[in-house]
Amino acid sequence: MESVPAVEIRDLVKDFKTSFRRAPLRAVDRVSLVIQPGEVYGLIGPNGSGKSTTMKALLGLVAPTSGRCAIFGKDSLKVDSRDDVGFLPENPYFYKHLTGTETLSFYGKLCGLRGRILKDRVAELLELVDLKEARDRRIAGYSKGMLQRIGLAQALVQEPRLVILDEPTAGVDPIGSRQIRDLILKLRDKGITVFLCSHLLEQVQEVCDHVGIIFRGKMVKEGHLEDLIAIEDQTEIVLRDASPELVAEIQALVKRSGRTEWLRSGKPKTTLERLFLRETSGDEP
Ligand SMILES: Nc1ncnc2c1ncn2[C@@H]1O[C@H](COP(=O)(O)OP(=O)(O)OP(=O)(O)O)[C@@H](O)[C@H]1O
Repeated sequence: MESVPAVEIRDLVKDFKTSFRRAPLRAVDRVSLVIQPGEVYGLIGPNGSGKSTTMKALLGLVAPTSGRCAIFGKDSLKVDSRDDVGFLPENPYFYKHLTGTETLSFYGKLCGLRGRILKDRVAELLELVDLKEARDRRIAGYSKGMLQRIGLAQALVQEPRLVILDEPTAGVDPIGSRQIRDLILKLRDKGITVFLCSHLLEQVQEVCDHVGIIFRGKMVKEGHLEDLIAIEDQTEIVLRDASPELVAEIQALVKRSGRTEWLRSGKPKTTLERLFLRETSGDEP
């Protein structure tokens, strides 16, 4: 039996009214994507390309102009679609006077947790995001990386099956970014579906199974990461302990075939960064 997708976005269009223009601004233009349970999906695109708006429509925070979004089969416009979702917004806001423990307890209570269960969950999350040592410090003194990690812990408080992360590493240094990357991998190991958008293409390449490139509101490329970065007309052969004689022999065989060109030995792959730049360098349609 086919499982219900964790995320299903069909022909999503979102127009914003602007007082400066007669025509509304089309922030998202017929975007469709499906994320299966347990996948890590990365939505990438330049500033203003519609990533956050897509995520907000999925969360029911903005109403689509047309099209539909669903989470585990439940329409995003219905409140119960959010039962299984944790969200880390691009600029999370926290009460600065609360400590890490108090912050997570606050969000835990909002999700209906109480007593021992709440205490254990807060301790477990502080451990997961590596903030155990800083648990009694006020949020006001947290670094950007620590704030993003407490934000991630907040998103996980109700044990969601889907986590939506809008720029989880924005403003975080490379070490902090790596910690967040490792956390995303831990979530994947636990079978949690992750939908993230990021500008850190290398990180997206490291953690995501599927990638979508959005440009001026349109999905311009979408698919399995390995397929997207493979070069169609080339074949990679990886040998272990090949002697120079063997390599020369293979090279001679290739030459004799007449039709095949020996390009080089190595890894003929493009990078997600190059793919991203190619797909987003077009002129106004
Ligand atoms: N509430 C709004 N009212 C009017 N226009 C909006 C609103 N929210 C977003 N937009 C516009 O919609 C377009 C897409 O914005 P969005 O925030 O979705 O892009 P993004 O890809 O997330 O960008 P960034 O990477 O900078 O966060 C932009 O042109 C933005 O100015």
